[in-house]
Amino acid sequence: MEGKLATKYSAWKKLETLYATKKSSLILKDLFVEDPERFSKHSLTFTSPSPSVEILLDYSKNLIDEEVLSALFDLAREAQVEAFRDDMFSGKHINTSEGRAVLHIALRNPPVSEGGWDIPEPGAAEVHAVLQHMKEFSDAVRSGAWKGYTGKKIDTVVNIGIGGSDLGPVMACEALKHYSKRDLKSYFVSNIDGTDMAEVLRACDPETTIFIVASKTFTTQETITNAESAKEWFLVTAKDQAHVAKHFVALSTNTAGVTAFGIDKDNMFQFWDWVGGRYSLWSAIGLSICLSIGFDNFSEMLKGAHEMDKHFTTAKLEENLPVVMALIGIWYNDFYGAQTQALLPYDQYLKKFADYFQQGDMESNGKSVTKDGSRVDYETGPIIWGQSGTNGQHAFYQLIHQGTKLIPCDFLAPVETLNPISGGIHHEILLSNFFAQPEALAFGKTESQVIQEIGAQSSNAALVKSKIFEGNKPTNSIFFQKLTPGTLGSLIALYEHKIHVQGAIWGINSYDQMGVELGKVLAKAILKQLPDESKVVGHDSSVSRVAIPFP
Ligand SMILES: O=P(O)(O)OC[C@H]1O[C@H](O)[C@@H](O)[C@@H](O)[C@@H]1O
Repeated sequence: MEGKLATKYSAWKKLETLYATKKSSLILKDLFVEDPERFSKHSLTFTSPSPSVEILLDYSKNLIDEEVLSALFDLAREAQVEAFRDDMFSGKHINTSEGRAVLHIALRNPPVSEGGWDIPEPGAAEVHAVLQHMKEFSDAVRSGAWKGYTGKKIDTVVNIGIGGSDLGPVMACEALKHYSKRDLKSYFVSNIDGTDMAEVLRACDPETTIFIVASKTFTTQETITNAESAKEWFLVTAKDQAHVAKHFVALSTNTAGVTAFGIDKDNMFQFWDWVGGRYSLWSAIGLSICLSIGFDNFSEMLKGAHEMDKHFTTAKLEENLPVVMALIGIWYNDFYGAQTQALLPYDQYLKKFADYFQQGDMESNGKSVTKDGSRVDYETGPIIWGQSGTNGQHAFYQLIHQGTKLIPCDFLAPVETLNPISGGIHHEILLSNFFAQPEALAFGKTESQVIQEIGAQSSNAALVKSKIFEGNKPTNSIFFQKLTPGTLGSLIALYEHKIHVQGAIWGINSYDQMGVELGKVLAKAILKQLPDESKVVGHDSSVSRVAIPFP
């Protein structure tokens, strides 16, 4: 129910009781012995024939039994997760604080004539026209038909954007590098730190570089400043303002802002206010992805996401991958008190996946009031972090295995590698680690196993203790056939919908981001004062003093 405190649901109370009474008996080692069918009961498969996608979600290594699961599904029903999902898909303005629809799903929706949903929101009908514009532009640049101001073909693309106008393209271009046009280099500049832009410009030739200025609002200080600097750098060589048209394009909802910047309306790719920044890689914001992998591959990514949308809207709760992942996440977040959630892809191409969902999840569900303004009396969004395997194993896994914190982990891996070098041995080793880690986390190593292993040294009691792995650490394993554009689309949509379901149960607005505003306003006020130290006034004593560090 919209805005209701989750603690008011009777299923929530039941879950509190289950946690209190069952915690000590939810031991993975025992649960697997007691039920030889545990894997088949607690795994789900998502398949799509076109594009071809197969994703297996193995959630058997979680601290759950049938009773806990059933209470979690009751919670989803009581919170009317299905109705809230349908509200999103039908264009209801579920982003209540901003009075907006939430329709990133419309960006990957095929035309109604091809079985797509009929979405009445203004702009939804233009989605395919913008996609066509993206196709024409990316085809022209990739084929060399689009020439720079001196007649040379383009060999470098620089995306200038931040947050949702950067992280999605960065992640997807990295994830789909295998499908990229290798002689078209992609760079991303996001940070206001001039180093970011300066280092990228060192690698660029003004005659052969295109700058994509990506900003939903076209008011973001970092992006506009970076774009102005790029234009200044370009004009040092190009001289004539008229040449800007061949080298700068904009992705935005703000036509007036774009034209004021000096970018022609014809070089603008439109999207709409019902596309949240962190859900915008499906929109014109994906232009850099499109340029890198080509429009057909970009379309496959959209189709893969649409297939997951269909699954989310049609599969019953118990068989619905995003719903299951969301509920299990709530079990740890709100009952076990887990603060974080690690995303651990055993696929180098997915090395930015956790960074991407740091914004996706934390900006969406990092809220502490419900939609009707009540302060929540439970935990909301988890802290998302992680990096690609096996690198993480040599960095932070120690803490996951033997530290004091409970860290639920999602392991992701492809069955097939795109790079079967050295006879496939790398992939075998990678996968052996992908399987070994959840096993080690779940079942650990007992004291008697340690004693047996270290023999004579076992008289050293402290050494024995230090080598014990308590186990019972929960994981999901997500195994997909191969990292294709379609599979990436499905995986991203899977996590998007997980976030949606959790936000619905917590009663919060997952689609605004008021928490990013205050710092921006204060920075602008300080910026005005900074050039003159005597004007740095009206702040706390540390800001006033530190703002002039070297008098
Ligand atoms: O695309 P824009 O408008 O430049 O916004 C960039 C980012 O700004 C803020 O940090 C937030 O609003 C993010 O959600 C957004 O992605």
